[in-house]
Amino acid sequence: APVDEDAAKASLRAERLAPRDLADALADLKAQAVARRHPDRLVLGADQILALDDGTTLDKPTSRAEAADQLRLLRGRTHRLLSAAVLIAEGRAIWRHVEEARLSVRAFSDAFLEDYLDAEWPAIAGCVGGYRVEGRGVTLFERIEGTQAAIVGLPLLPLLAQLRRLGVMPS
Ligand SMILES: Nc1nc2c(ncn2[C@H]2C[C@H](O)[C@@H](COP(=O)(O)OP(=O)(O)OP(=O)(O)O)O2)c(=O)[nH]1
Repeated sequence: APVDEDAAKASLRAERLAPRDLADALADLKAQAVARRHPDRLVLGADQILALDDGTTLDKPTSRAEAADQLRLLRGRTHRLLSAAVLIAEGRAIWRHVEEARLSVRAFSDAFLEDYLDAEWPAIAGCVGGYRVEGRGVTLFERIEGTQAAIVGLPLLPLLAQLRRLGVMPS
């Protein structure tokens, strides 16, 4: 989507939006930008926000060092992943949904973290929080509540139900 997401995030964060509202607003922003170019199409926008228990949010790590910092910040704590999706038809948002996953990170050792990053960087560069739960990332956690789809970035089951209601997918 042709949007400056960093600038949008900065201004939305300045409004002190709750993480789930931030994810929804960014998903909407991206979907609207694409829908303006394709007014006759059904457009799906998505975004995910990682929020810590104190409200701090993270972005995707841009270096191994940043991934290490993020994982040390998450260590021994529970954080939330808010995955938002917005559907737009004829310029109007016709459906939106935010799904939450809660992930409790183990108090892993520094040696574990270095071995993990030796194996997983840079593959985790596209993952906020520095993990791929579908791969070795699962070894970071002691408890996970929520669907794998919501962790990987989409409220997939509610979206599929909506696409069936719209007749876009077979029931
Ligand atoms: N494959 C995988 N991806 C993950 C996992 N945890 C988070 N992610 C990905 C899903 C999202 O694409 C991304 C969330 O960070 P961002 O909000 O910056 O990326 P997003 O794709 O939402 O939008 P953007 O790339 O900024 O347009 O991290 C995971 O465990 N596995």
